[in-house]
This record gives sequence, structure tokens and C-alpha cells, in this order.
Amino acid sequence: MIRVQSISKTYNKHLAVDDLTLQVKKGSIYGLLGSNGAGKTSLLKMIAGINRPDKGTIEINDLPAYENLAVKEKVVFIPDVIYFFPQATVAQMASQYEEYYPGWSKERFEQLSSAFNIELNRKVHRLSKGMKRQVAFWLALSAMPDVLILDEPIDGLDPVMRQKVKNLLFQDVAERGLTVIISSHNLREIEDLCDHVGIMHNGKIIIEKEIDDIKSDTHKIQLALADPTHEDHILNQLTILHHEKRGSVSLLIVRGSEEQINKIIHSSPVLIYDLLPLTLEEIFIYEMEDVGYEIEKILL
Ligand SMILES: Nc1ncnc2c1ncn2[C@@H]1O[C@H](COP(=O)(O)OP(=O)(O)OP(=O)(O)O)[C@@H](O)[C@H]1O
Repeated sequence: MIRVQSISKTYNKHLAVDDLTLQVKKGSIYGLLGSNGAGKTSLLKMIAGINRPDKGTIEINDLPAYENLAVKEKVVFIPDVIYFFPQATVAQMASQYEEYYPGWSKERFEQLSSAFNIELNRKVHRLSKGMKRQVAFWLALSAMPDVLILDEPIDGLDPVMRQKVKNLLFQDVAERGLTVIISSHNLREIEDLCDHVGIMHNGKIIIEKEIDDIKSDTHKIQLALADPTHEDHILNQLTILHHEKRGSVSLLIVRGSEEQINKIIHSSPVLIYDLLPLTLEEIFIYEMEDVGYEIEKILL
């Protein structure tokens, strides 16, 4: 369990993280999105115990995160710019990890070699950017951490490797209760990976959602009533995030359960009524509009 309580961080009078509170449950995957400079890396470095917040508290498994060896042994952070020891081979980096992480599993490391397929005697600094990321995942997963903190980790991987890494993460989450917090610029990329998503802007989380909830709670509707004069009465009963008119058909984004919405709509005869699924991106666009932000200015 990651528990972040009212933390702030200022660099040279610039407020990078602003009174932010966040919880990530054990065995879940939290996706952190936001524009350049939103404060994602600053937040992740504090959760990883590398930087100390100016105020507020961060606990991992009920222990304070900052410079705490008992926590660090259980947490792996893959930063956006990955550091490996100069001249070290993959095997030598693995030995370093083995020394540092008590949970290191040689068996897991060997088993994952078929997934990553990089020779152990290759010098890591000579590998391509994507291959370095693969090595970082290989080492991280073999360290068997309780918490994995990933700063834009997937972006440099090719599509096949992305899928492999996602599957490996799912496996560890399901089998060992691994907790993952992952930052990205790409809503679509993390849509199928995370069970919670938060969008950061100017040091704050401006909107946070549990994916299963939002998918069952927000719907796209196409509607044309047999008697258009009933429309206002019907629409007034719905919680509408967005409304567009295309000829006689209304396109609506509506919040509420499918059952509730069906009941309201069917109180008047319909000519056209379709309830369509929304992508996570669409949901955020309308939800952020609702709280006064334009997602295009922040994410797309
Ligand atoms: N060590 C530092 N010294 C001074 N300012 C910093 C430092 N680290 C971060 N900042 C500032 O804090 C703000 C947040 O930066 P941060 O790297 O956390 O954003 P980010 O959301 O990760 O951005 P990106 O998506 O571009 O990686 C920025 O204005 C940045 O310039």
C-alpha cells in the first residue's frame, strides 16, 4: 500500500508538487498522466524515497519512504533516464541487484531470460535505448519487489516487447500482489494496464478515477424520441456531461447506471436509442470539461 498524504515540493521557489494526496492499494496498478512539467517525476522520486517532500508524508507498507532501507529493499524505481554502472555487463548488473535486493530470485532471472533474450555478457551501456529498458525490467522483476515505480517506461519499447512487459506486470500483480505506479503521457497506452488513473496538472491531481467504475458509470447515447417535444423533459432527468445535436438525433455523454438511464429514456417512445461504450480518452475529455479543464491542453 502506498499512502501519500498532503505532500508538497518546491524547487527554487517553483511549486512542483502542490499538497497532493494519493493512495495506491496493494496489488493494483495506478497510471499517472499529465503534461510536461506537471510534477509526475517529482512525485515518483518522492514515493521512491529518493527526494524528501517539503511537507506531508509518504508511507509504503506503513513505513516512511524517505531514505528508509527497509522500504528501499522492497521498492524498485525505473526512472525515465536509466542509470547502469559504466562498463557493467547484464550479468554484473544482475549481481549488483542480487546484493542489494534481499528478494532477488535467480530462478526468476533465468526464467525471464527467454522473454528478454539479451546476452548476459553484453555491456549494458552499449545496448540500444529500448534494450536498456528491457534490461531494467528484467532486473526489476527479478528483484521481486513489493512496489514497482515506473517513470515513462514503456515508451521506448517496441510493440511486441510492450505487450510482453505488460503481461509480466499483470502476472506479478495477480500472483504476488505487486503494486505498480506508472507515469505516461499516453492515455491509450495505459488504458488496458491500470485499474486507477490520475491526471496531474500544475503539481496537483486534478481528476482521478477507478477504471471499472467509470466504464460502468459513463455512457455515450444516440437518441431520437418519437415525440421531440418530450426531449427537454427526458434530458432534464439525466446527468449530461456533453450534448451535441446532429439533425434530429442527440448525441449525449451521460453519467449514471445503464439501468437508470434506460428507465428514464424509455418513459417516452423512442425512434433511435443506442447506448455505446466510451474509450477512457473520451471519458476523460468529458469529465475534464465538466471540471473546467481542456484535456487537449493537458494531455493530447
Ligand atoms: N531538480 C530540480 N530542480 C529544479 N526544478 C526542478 C527539478 N526537478 C523538477 N523541477 C521542476 O519541477 C516541475 C515538475 O517537473 P517534473 O519533472 O516533476 O515534471 P513531469 O510531469 O515529470 O514532466 P515530464 O512529463 O516533462 O517528464 C518542472 O517545472 C521542473 O522544471
